[in-house]
Amino acid sequence: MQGAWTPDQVRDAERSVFTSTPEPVVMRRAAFAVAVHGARLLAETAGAVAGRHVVLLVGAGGNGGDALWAGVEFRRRGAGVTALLLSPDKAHPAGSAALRRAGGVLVDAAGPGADTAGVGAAAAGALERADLVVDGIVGLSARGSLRPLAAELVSRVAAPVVAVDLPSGVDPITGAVDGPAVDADLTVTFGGRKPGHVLGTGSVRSGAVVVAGIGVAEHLPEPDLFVLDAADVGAGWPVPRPQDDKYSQGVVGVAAGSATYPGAAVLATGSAVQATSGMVRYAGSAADLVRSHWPEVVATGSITDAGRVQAWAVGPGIGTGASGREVLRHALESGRPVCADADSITLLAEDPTLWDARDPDAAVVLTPHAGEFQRLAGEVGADRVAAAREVARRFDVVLLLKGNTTVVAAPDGRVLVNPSVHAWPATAGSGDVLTGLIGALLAAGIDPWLACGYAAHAHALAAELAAFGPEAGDDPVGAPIGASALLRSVPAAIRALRAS
Ligand SMILES: NC(=O)C1=CN([C@@H]2O[C@H](COP(=O)(O)OP(=O)(O)OC[C@H]3O[C@@H](n4cnc5c(N)ncnc54)[C@H](O)[C@@H]3O)[C@@H](O)[C@H]2O)[C@@H](O)CC1
Ligand SMILES: Nc1ncnc2c1ncn2[C@@H]1O[C@H](COP(=O)(O)OP(=O)(O)O)[C@@H](O)[C@H]1O
Ligand SMILES: [K+]
Repeated sequence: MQGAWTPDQVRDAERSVFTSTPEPVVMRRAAFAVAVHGARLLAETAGAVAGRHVVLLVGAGGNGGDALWAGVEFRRRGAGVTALLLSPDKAHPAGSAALRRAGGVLVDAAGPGADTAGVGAAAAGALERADLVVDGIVGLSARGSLRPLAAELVSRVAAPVVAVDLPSGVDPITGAVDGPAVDADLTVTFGGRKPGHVLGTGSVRSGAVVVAGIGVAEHLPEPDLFVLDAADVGAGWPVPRPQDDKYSQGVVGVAAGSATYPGAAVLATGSAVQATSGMVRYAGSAADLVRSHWPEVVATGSITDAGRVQAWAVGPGIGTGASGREVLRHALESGRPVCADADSITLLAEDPTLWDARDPDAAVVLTPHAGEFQRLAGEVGADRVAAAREVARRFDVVLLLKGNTTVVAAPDGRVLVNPSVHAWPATAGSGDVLTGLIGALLAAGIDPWLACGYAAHAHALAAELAAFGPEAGDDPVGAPIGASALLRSVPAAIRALRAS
């Protein structure tokens, strides 16, 4: 499990470092790492470093300072270096002087000979001839969308890019992109990942993220934002032990589907069947259809005679009327962990007295998409982590917020994010598959916060395998999948996770 730290946490750690190591030394370490990894990228893409042309985009702060010092390192390796200064009077003085001494060319990005977009002739020409661009416009202290000159330069970049710390234009805290932003092949960050690397579009804009040690990591606090590796998920996924039987591995109850939405029952039970190897019970009006698709499911018509379970997954397709309400109430009263999805969330939003049925000792997981979240607690807003964290605290639940990046907040404030690289899971019924996975993991006794993280990870991988697998051909963009195809890929996803 990897941590991610907010800019404030990083700045605090940097201040501690500076008590023993002078700031310029720390900056030189950061710049050296940028140059080492940037040179590797340049050698891969342009065949060599010496004789190639590196362009630095240099902002007014420490991020620009890193870029300038990285430019010095590129000069040492024989590359030509042109630094485009966005604010020439504020460019890092020591870095600027060092680059000049090393034979780099420093130009005012805005002139002379500015074109209609405000870009100087020398800057425009340098960008056209670039073999590699080092993005040092802005890092930890970025605020809002890029200013016009920065935005214009970024939109003209055609060469491979190494971003210093964060791709400029990506919000460091939310990962949101509002306007032009750097699309990095590689981001070299320092001490630890930032939320901007793992959330929203930021995870895609960062490219490959390299965390360089510059002495900061040792001073960072315990993180409260995490990303699971495939290996974490594989290692944590329940596997039957020799002494296990079908009951000891945990029985999950699925209450989903109705005469109007029978598919939700088939998808949610199917995914529970494939997630773990214990036993799946089903309760609801789609029992016959469930049996015909999944004969191993023990299905009954009513939740009141479903039998014993270790966790409930409740909600997809149960409707928001009186019968759905009673199903949810029964699950909440059971004293077992409950994954409440879809109609369950709407029911809780419409009638908060349903919370009274909850056994306070049993975990509740809510899995809203943005619309369901809004019913429950208002607009998600740009800061999805803060929104999920606040609602998890308020309702004392694990809250899984669906979307391209899945955010899982625990009531104690810990947050897991599952960055997604593609959007194929955005298909009707795919949420039902997720509900089944979470329910099965809860029944197996996995910590609810981790269960959500594991399930989101496996779900995204299953969608990827379905969209890019043999059935879909070799198309690099993938092919559309339905939730049934996603469901069929769940066992392969679990196998791949366990192998990693
Ligand atoms: N604090 C330190 O000593 C260290 C900092 N390091 C580097 O320094 C960076 C942080 O430096 P700073 O705190 O000076 O800040 P930044 O360099 O991230 O940004 C500050 C500058 O960017 C401008 N800016 C902010 N938002 C902008 C926008 N939307 N469009 C255009 N310009 C914008 C601001 O006006 C300000 O001049 C880190 O990201 C890292 O790259 C590293 O050298 C490691 C050590
Ligand atoms: N743009 C997207 N990129 C990646 N995953 C997405 C995207 N939009 C939705 N998802 C995922 O797809 C699933 C959709 O769930 P949900 O909205 O409940 O759909 P349904 O109710 O049709 O089953 C969730 O796991 C969600 O995180
Ligand atoms: K940057």
